[in-house]
Amino acid sequence: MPWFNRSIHIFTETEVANEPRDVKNRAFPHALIIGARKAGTSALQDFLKLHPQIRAPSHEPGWFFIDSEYTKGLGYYRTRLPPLQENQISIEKSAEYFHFPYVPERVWSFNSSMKILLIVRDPFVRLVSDYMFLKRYDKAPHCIEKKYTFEELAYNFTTGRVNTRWACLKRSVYFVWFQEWLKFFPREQILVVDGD
Ligand SMILES: Nc1ncnc2c1ncn2[C@@H]1O[C@H](COP(=O)(O)OS(=O)(=O)O)[C@@H](OP(=O)(O)O)[C@H]1O
Repeated sequence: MPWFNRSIHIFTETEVANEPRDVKNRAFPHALIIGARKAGTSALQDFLKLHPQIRAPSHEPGWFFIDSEYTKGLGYYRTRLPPLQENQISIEKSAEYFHFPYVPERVWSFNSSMKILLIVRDPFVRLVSDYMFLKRYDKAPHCIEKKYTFEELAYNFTTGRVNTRWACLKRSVYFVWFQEWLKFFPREQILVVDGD
């Protein structure tokens, strides 16, 4: 994948174990909700947080395993996580993780025992949700979804076929991204939740 920076240092489990805990006892996550984007990841996290032994940040802690946050380091990540009591575990949800092919290796290197949760939804319904979100998302004023209709983006009028190059649509082709996670995590370590 040429579009990401391979020279970024990948944190190992030893480094993670040696990262000093702060006084508020913030612990790194034991489980990650990795996506799929617009498939119900927030609802899944909210349901899990109802359990008294599960803590999660109130907001996505900046997508730690994505380049821009990852380079800020482990200490930074810890400050974004909630404090834990003895009998609690923490989960983190970042709906984008699933769609970044370099993230599985970083997560595995960080904690090879990490429990992975993936929620999926009817791929077409997810795609429409993704499109509608980007259409009205203020922070991406130049995204193509603002400019074109759904049909113009989803359909290749030259070939008469579905436009498989549209990033939004690609995010609904779950098996492509899932294969990347299976390169690092055994299938039994990934819980796939039906979001429909
Ligand atoms: N149980 C439950 N409660 C609330 N919302 C639910 C639930 N199940 C699915 N959804 C739908 O999930 C869509 C948002 O998905 P995400 O939370 O993954 O979005 S995000 O990627 O984190 O932005 C969003 O979809 P759209 O309304 O179609 O946009 C939610 O309606």
